[in-house]
Amino acid sequence: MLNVAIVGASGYTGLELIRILYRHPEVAVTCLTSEQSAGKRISEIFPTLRGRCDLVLENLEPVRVAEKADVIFTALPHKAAMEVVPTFLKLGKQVIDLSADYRLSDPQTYGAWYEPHLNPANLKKAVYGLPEIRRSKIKGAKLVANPGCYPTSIILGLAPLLKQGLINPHSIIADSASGVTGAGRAAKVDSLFCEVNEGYKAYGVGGVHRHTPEIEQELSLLAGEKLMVTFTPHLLPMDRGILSTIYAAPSKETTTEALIKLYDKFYSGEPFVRVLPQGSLPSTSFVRGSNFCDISPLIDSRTGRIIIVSAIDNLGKGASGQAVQNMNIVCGLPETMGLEGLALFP
Ligand SMILES: NC(=O)C1=CN([C@@H]2O[C@H](COP(=O)(O)OP(=O)(O)OC[C@H]3O[C@@H](n4cnc5c(N)ncnc54)[C@H](OP(=O)(O)O)[C@@H]3O)[C@@H](O)[C@H]2O)C=CC1
Ligand SMILES: CC(=O)N[C@@H](CCC(=O)OP(=O)(O)O)C(=O)O
Repeated sequence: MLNVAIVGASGYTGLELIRILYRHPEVAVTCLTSEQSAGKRISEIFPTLRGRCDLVLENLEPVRVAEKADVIFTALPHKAAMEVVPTFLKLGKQVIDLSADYRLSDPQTYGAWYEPHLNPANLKKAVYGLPEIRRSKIKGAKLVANPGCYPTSIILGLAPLLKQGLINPHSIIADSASGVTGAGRAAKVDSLFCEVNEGYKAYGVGGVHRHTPEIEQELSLLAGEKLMVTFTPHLLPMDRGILSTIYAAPSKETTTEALIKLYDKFYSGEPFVRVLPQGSLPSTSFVRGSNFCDISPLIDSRTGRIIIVSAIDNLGKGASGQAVQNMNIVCGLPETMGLEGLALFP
């Protein structure tokens, strides 16, 4: 049995981790932390947990947290994560970090898009935790940098094409739309009901969203050359889910049938990627509450462009589901343990 701590348990990804881990047969959740609600029961913050998980939230004291856990999920805002992760690692704990702090391998790039990195030494230890492209490295990792939600949907959507050199890597455009839980649970005007309800808007337009360097880092590795993407995030008036529509120019003529065949082969054996049959398209509603990424590649027969549509739950494959998948890999457990059936029984 693994003793697991969730640091930042009173946030949305924290709640989703609790929801998943309480069904996990090899996990005991032993410690939950919160900044503002320490001393309260988690079930006071999230009444859905009443009678299922009534642990008292603790202050984030890294040494005390580490005493109670073998594996620690850090579900904190960026910067707050890298303030505590070094202590967890020093104490020999396995860390799955859901924040952006260890995703960019180059501290200068992190500094340019976020702020100066506080812990560049541990960047070398971190493995980017997208199992479908990095499984063997994740196996031995002490620190897993769980990918961002938008990057997960875009990288999985493009990996087969870039690996096979089937698109011009400099032609990629990705439009992604997210539910509002993607912005976290902390109160902000932009997340208020009246600000988001019945509206649909783009934000971070013009290459300024902080997921851009993360997407470019991983796609460049897949392509074997440095590339840039045009990435535009959008906010959807719904609570959870991400749909990405991605466009690229093919490097040679192809068909929708051939693309589906390629994706089927690339993702064969992958438990959480579903390549949809021709004529079907992904929807956030089909992956809601699950760890699935649904993908449809196709050809726009008029322009010849390739279009890939992918859907995930931002709190599932985009965060906590993927984090548990990574924990399973790191700890030598069956990769799907605790994650199967989530969509059917949310
Ligand atoms: N939401 C999503 O869809 C995704 C989120 N992520 C990333 O995962 C991380 C967590 O996200 P999310 O759950 O949405 O965020 P929330 O804002 O919902 O929750 C953040 C949690 O961290 C705690 N916290 C905040 N600041 C501090 C601090 N300085 N010290 C200690 N604890 C602190 C909060 O406590 P309190 O409640 O008391 O304020 C809360 O428990 C973030 O880095 C986010 O970017 C990654 C992929 C998707
Ligand atoms: C809808 C929304 O606001 N989404 C967030 C990204 C989601 C996320 O949590 O990103 P990180 O894991 O990299 O922090 C945003 O655009 O900043």
